[in-house]
Amino acid sequence: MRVHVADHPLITHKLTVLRDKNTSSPVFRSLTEELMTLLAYEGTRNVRVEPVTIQTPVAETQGVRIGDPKPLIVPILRAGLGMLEGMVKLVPTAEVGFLGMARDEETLEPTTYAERLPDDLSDRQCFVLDPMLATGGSLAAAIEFLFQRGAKDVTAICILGTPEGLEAVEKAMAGREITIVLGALDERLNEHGYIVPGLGDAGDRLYGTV
Ligand SMILES: O=P(O)(O)OC[C@H]1O[C@H](OP(=O)(O)OP(=O)(O)O)[C@H](O)[C@@H]1O
Ligand SMILES: O=c1cc[nH]c(=O)[nH]1
Ligand SMILES: [Mg+2]
Repeated sequence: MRVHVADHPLITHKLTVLRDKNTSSPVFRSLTEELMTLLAYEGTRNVRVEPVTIQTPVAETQGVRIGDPKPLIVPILRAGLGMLEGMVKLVPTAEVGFLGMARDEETLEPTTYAERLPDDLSDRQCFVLDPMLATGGSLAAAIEFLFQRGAKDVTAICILGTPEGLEAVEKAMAGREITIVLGALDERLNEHGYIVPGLGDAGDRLYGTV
């Protein structure tokens, strides 16, 4: 499992405001989107491209373009939805699939309540978006879902992660290769399964406590 933790003052600056409990929901939403755009730069480092020849006003030259099959972006509802626009802005030709997952507050076990994904993911590059990698249960279940559909190339982009969560995901992957990009690796999980220092409940801060 490859793990990349972003190390950039602009990301740390935006994360600091995101973590602040006094940050309002509208600001939280726009910061989540901006952070996603910054993390997408690292997360798409290995996005598949194909060569293309174009004509500049001066000469013919070679470049690349994101071709087919299109990358598949998979936000994990709810909180991952807050990252979607930031990613789509950078990769506008990507397709978007959805996984709805909720963690039981007591057992911390995730359940999947919605799914809208292609049946065959064997030739797709998949980019899973979820701001929080806490116990790792939700991300591991989401990636397992993609593997069951044949995915072989999976990158997860998360805003915050924990050492415990990374370890759990690595164990669940059982040697299968994935990449995880994090905005920051936080200290630990608390006894309620929350990331410390973290930012609280990302879904609630984005969308309220429905
Ligand atoms: O690593 P884990 O311990 O599994 O926790 C992380 C999960 O918890 C949050 O979702 P939540 O279940 O709160 O759903 P929500 O996005 O609807 O708020 C978060 O967005 C992750 O999906
Ligand atoms: O700290 C946490 C842990 C799980 N989910 C969240 O939204 N926040
Ligand atoms: Mg939540």
